[in-house]
Amino acid sequence: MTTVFINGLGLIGSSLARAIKTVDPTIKIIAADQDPTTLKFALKKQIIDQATSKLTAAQNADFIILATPVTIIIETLKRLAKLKLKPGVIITDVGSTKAQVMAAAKFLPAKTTFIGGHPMAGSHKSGVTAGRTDLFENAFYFLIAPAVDSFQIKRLKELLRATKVKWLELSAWEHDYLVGQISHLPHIIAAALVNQTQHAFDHSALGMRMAAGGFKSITRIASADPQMWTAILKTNQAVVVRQLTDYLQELTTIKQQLLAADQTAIYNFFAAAKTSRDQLGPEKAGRVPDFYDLFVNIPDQVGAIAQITKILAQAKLNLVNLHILEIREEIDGILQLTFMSQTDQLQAKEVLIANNYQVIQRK
Ligand SMILES: NC(=O)c1ccc[n+]([C@@H]2O[C@H](COP(=O)([O-])OP(=O)(O)OC[C@H]3O[C@@H](n4cnc5c(N)ncnc54)[C@H](O)[C@@H]3O)[C@@H](O)[C@H]2O)c1
Ligand SMILES: O=C(O)C(=O)C[C@]1(C(=O)O)C=C[C@@H](O)C=C1
Repeated sequence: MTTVFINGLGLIGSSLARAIKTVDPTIKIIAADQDPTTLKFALKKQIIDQATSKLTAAQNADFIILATPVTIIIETLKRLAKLKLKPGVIITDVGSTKAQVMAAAKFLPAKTTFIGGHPMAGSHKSGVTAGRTDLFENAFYFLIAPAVDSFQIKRLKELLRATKVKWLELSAWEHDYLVGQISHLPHIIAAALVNQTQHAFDHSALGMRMAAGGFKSITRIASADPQMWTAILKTNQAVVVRQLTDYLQELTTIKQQLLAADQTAIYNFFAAAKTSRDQLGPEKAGRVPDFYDLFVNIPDQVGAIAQITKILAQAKLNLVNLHILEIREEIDGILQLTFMSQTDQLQAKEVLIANNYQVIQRK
């Protein structure tokens, strides 16, 4: 029997677990996570077969998948290096940066194989409840496997077959440069724009809430998990600093053109971007999975959130994510509820309105 050990069962770890069970339900999945409710949820939903708090449970595994924030992946590799692992075991990770991960993997015991991995798909939602089998469909899945036997690479691809990804091998440095520009820098830009907009509207009653499609499309990823992004930037610092410098130069240039009212230069700025962006084509690969949100006004009272989750549980509606937005003293807050399907979203809306809540649906 094949045994898979997963450390970190959030969005990515649990999506891989779901995909592995689709390929072969008899594969035994043991998972560790610092959050006990994550493990409880995964056991209940049969995403995994066994939960553990001990890394030593990895010792009997045929595959070890590391799916925590990238700084924790690096620490875990150092701890795995001190364990007696099963000969022939394949260890892989899903971290968003690769050079420091590959360096830490050099100390793993002999007779183990490390293949660095990074599915180039995901979401701004996090946690086990947001995981899904089809999260990676048609997306690129980067592998860093210098001098790894092709048979071992084939074994890993076979295990993750149900993800339906497009595999691409490259070096750790190529990888970090590539994703620095197309993923890490955009996350900084989105967060900076949201922060600057928030400051700009500090004294305005309207402001950001009035934003339409433009602001929302460029800033969706500013909702991503800050812990994950702090870890990513820590491990790709030098690359991203260079790319950020180039980006700032681009902004300085357009600012000067604006100041000079140089219509031709401004036109060329937008025209060049349009030509490049149009070549990206429809967002089939690496698309953003659909999630369905509701926004509920909640009073500033103890137990107000528990009341809502109780109503949803009684209606047997599963929440993917729950976020508290704008709770300020003596002012009603807004609760963002996220559902996996439109059916759940509409049922939740109905049941909450029936319970006298004000509900806004944005999709
Ligand atoms: N979210 C994305 O879009 C995306 C896409 C590709 C790769 N990644 C990478 O995948 C990894 C996981 O990201 P995610 O989106 O699944 O995040 P997540 O927050 O959904 O999941 C991380 C999980 O790790 C657990 N965890 C944190 N510290 C731990 C520790 N010390 N020991 C055990 N468990 C611990 C958390 O409880 C959580 O369940 C990160 O390295 C990230 O860079 C993320
Ligand atoms: O779609 C999103 O929300 C993502 O941010 C996914 C995204 C990205 O495209 O930047 C984020 C980090 C990962 O390492 C890979 C993919």
